[in-house]
Amino acid sequence: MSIRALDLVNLERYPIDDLQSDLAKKVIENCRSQLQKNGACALPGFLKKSVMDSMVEESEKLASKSRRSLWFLNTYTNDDDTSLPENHPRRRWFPSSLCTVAYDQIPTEDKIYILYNCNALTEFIAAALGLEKIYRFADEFQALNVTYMGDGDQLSWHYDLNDFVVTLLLQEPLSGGEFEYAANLRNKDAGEENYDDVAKVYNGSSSHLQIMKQQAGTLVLFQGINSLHRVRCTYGKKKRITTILGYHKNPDYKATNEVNVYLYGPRVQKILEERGVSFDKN
Ligand SMILES: O=C(O)CCC(=O)C(=O)O
Ligand SMILES: [Fe+2]
Repeated sequence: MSIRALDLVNLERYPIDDLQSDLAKKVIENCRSQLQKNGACALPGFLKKSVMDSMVEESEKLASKSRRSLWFLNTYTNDDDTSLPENHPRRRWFPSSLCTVAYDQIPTEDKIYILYNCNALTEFIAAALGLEKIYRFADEFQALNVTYMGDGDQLSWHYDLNDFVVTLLLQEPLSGGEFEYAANLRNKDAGEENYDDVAKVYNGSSSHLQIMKQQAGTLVLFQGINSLHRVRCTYGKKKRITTILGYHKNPDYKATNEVNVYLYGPRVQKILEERGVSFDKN
């Protein structure tokens, strides 16, 4: 039996198929005000409870195809600036590790694939973000990713490059793996980096820090350009499984080949080389 995207969503709570309904208007209004205040908005119970088990099962099946990444980065993902004092927040390095499955590896019959490709969901997310129109990424690898964080994995402090990120948590770990953030800690456009508070975030003393409560099935909209955030260390045998749904204001958004090889590794490099793309081997 083929499944429809709308069968996966808790429409009684989130009527994404009827954005003109009073409840949908209320939900959208609430998202916008949370985003304005916090740069973040969580929609708990977005997925129907009855579909969670099989979505987790599908994502666990996919995990064997995932690629493990290990990074040692600073918050600003740039090179070490030795002109700054050694203890400057730009010169603090943190490890990150997780496993990722790219969009081209996700079977079209998997529920997460079907959900991502649902126009009603795209329209709802645009409305919740207060945007006229958004599009699913045109990037064949980045559009939809499943990430797995097992015992000892974490995603260190960073700002996002995209205007917004949309995630859907499929499975909570036994312990840890919390999404922690400091809303609007900087103003990138104004060049105000607020390094004093960044240093406080690093040592856990910032009053801006919040932990987002997220149960499996929660959809999260997050504006991470100015809000410093991380996923705290995950513990235990049960993995934190999240999907990242890519949307953009531009209908043609694609990452460069180099970025995709950096993110997804030799498998993607081989695919691109077979199409005639060449990469500098220096
Ligand atoms: O896994 C998450 O909850 C958030 C991931 C994140 O911060 C990102 O993909 O930029
Ligand atoms: Fe992020």
